[in-house]
Amino acid sequence: MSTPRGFVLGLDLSTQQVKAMVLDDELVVLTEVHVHFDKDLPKFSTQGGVHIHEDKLTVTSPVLMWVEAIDLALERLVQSGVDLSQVAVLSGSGQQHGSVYWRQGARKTLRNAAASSPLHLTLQGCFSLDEVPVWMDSSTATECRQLEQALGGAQSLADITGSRAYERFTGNQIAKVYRTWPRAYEDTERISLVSSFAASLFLGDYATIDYSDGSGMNLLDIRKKCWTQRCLDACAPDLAEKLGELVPSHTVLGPVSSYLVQRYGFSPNCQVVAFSGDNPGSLAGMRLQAGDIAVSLGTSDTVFLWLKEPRPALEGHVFCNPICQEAYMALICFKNASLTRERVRDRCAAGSWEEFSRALRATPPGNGGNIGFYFDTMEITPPAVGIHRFNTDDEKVEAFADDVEVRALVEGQFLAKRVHAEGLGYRTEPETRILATGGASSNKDILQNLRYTRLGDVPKPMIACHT
Ligand SMILES: Nc1ncnc2c1ncn2[C@@H]1O[C@H](COP(=O)(O)OP(=O)(O)O)[C@@H](O)[C@H]1O
Ligand SMILES: O=C(CO)[C@@H](O)[C@H](O)COP(=O)(O)O
Repeated sequence: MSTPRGFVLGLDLSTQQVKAMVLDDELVVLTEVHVHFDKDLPKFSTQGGVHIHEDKLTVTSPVLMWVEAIDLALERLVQSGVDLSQVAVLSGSGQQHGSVYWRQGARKTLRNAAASSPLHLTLQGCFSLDEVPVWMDSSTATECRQLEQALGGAQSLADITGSRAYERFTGNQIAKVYRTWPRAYEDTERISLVSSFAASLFLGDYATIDYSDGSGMNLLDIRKKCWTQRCLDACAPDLAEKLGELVPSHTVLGPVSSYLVQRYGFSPNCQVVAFSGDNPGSLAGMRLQAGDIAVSLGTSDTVFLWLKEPRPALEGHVFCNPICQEAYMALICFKNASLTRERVRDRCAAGSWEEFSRALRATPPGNGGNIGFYFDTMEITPPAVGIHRFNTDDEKVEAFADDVEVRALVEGQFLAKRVHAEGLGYRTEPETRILATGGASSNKDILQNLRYTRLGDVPKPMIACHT
């Protein structure tokens, strides 16, 4: 058996795409491929990787689309010429909070997947739900109130799990699945997060949920690092058994599946490390240190930082830290982010990021006193909806000139990050680094506004960009 040379494969199963990257043993990127759900797998008819249902609250993705996308990403890696037999270790991340429901008997099928057939065909009958809830879903208000009530109130729930009940958090989603489709729930032998689901496809067996992504479920005791029985009981029966064990985020789960070895030429010695949520993954990948603040500008916008002591509040989240078991991470999430920027780009900047950037450069910081709040859909932080524009005299107006609209959107989004972060006690010091990641962080003119509307009152925090 040959020993692989030490390449590393990293994957991200996020809202709009799968990204895969191979690095050599000195962490030089050898190749990178993307599979964009809407463009590369049009038969699933997603928009932005999701299906928004008629009630405008329910948001799902087809689970087999994710399986097919991962196979396609691996095929593209092989086509790029990279030698997958040299990959010594692989790991990855997934959009947080989404859940996958494996039907009774699915484990056996997964373990025995034949290399002659792509995984999405083998796993066709393996899911008790074809369409699964993702982080954009906000249809579980009833379940949230029930969970908070069962735990003695929103703050009591937050004190244990790091967050009050949030609609997108997995425990509330599972409670809705149980209430709406009790037979499908009964027929489920394992519930995965998107991250542990993706890891399972590489492991050829059910992968365990890690502490950090598990913190986004309203079920895990973030201090004791175990499931909270009272939360499980309030959501659905036999839940502990369907969720399985929990592990630290850097746990080596075992070697890759024989499917991967035979179909793509992986070494049977290649090890799978637990996958985590995309934000915990960014904290690890950006090598965030205590005192740094990270801003992720992906489909969602998030602000997060390394935390020594958990102090859960009624706004924002505290997750277990993916790197250090004694530490935590604080996070605030904004739903109206890249997709809202794209909408305004299409209406006010001829559908071009260059034109969007030009509009930012053509307008002064502060936007001449014009300000706007753009919540196309119900926001997470704060829970608000609608477009609200105010002119220099603080009067509500219906519209702005195109360039003013572009700046009002970006400044409004960044000011909201600052206001809510400061509300939670985040402060910047002169040496604070603000690190940006996610798709929109490639846009320097957008990042420039992160500087103007910086998260504190220091003259020049350092802003670095990791895309
Ligand atoms: N030059 C750019 N300027 C602003 N936004 C951009 C630019 N390029 C890509 N984006 C945004 O990045 C988003 C995707 O970010 P990404 O982090 O890959 O998302 P996700 O991981 O959630 O799928 C797109 O929706 C797009 O709006
Ligand atoms: O809900 C959250 C964090 O709590 C989101 O940040 C999701 O994790 C989606 O991530 P992206 O696809 O936008 O990166």
